Amino acid sequence: MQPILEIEHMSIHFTQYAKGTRRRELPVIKDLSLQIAPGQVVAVVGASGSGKSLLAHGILHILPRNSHMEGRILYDGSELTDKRAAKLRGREIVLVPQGVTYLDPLMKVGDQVRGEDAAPDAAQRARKALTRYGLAPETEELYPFELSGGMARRVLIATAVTHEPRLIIADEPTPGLDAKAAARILGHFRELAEGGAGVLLITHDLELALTIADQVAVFYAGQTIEVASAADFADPANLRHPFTRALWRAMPEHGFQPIEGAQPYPGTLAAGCPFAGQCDRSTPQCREAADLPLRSWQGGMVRCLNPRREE
Ligand SMILES: Nc1ncnc2c1ncn2[C@@H]1O[C@H](COP(=O)(O)OP(=O)(O)OP(=O)(O)O)[C@@H](O)[C@H]1O
Ligand code: NI
Repeated sequence: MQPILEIEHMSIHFTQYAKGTRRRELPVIKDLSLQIAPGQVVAVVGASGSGKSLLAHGILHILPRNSHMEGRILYDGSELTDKRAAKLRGREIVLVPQGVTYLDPLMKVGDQVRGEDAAPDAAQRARKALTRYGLAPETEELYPFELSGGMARRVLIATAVTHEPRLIIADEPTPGLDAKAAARILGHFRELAEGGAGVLLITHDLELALTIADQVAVFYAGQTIEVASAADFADPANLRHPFTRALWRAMPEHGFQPIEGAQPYPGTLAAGCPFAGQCDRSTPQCREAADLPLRSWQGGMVRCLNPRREE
């Protein structure tokens, strides 16, 4: 089947000016490839600062001005250019943004959810979307400052899904919601996928991701280090990268073992595998290896010199 979204070797860097005129390039995403088929939920899981939101903004072509993106993004088989992204954004391709500050503070909720939709049934559809997420019709008359955090989040999701999108990019869609509301929203993303949409679910929460994802792309320091099927997480022996196994062990149901050390900040990235400093399997070669490729390995993908099943 034709993927709805294909990302090939995406890299994103920021240009920063330090002390007067000294310029430096800060690489934040490196060689990222990812595919989503219609009907599929792909989760991107990674720690804070690993580049998840930038990936979302890169796909939508809404990156900040001081950034630069390389690589290719194909939507429905043809290149997603700036112009095409601008046309599809908010319609076929929607973002559920991470921050509720994306709501227009001067616009009533009803108008935000309707957007530029001029169809005769636009108001009715907006109301239906709000009701679906447990918001009363009166909410339409409120301004964003009158909403609680959880309500604002529901408004963002309602806004995104009112127009029958074909690709949904949800960036940490559930914080501030109780478990029941979060499950309902994820269930709805699943339904949209059953209806043929592609869903990219961005989250730091592996447990949450596994409740609806078909595939999980694990992010570390701006790179995909593993692509696994959700089913692989049933047994850590199926997982390919030491970081993915560490994430598995950090899940509450698997003993909550903390991952020692920290992910390197993009500005301090040295040569070698970025995870080498925290890896229980790293060798001197790992610290020197430059630009490890993401390669196929036992039914998934991995970026590691020494991927191995646990004995
Ligand atoms: N405008 C910017 N200028 C410079 N660096 C930036 C900018 N925006 C993000 N970064 C850097 O890019 C990296 C990735 O940021 P990003 O927001 O994508 O992380 P994330 O994975 O979404 O994190 P979180 O889980 O906290 O939302 C971070 O190290 C961040 O400091
Ligand atoms: Ni983010």
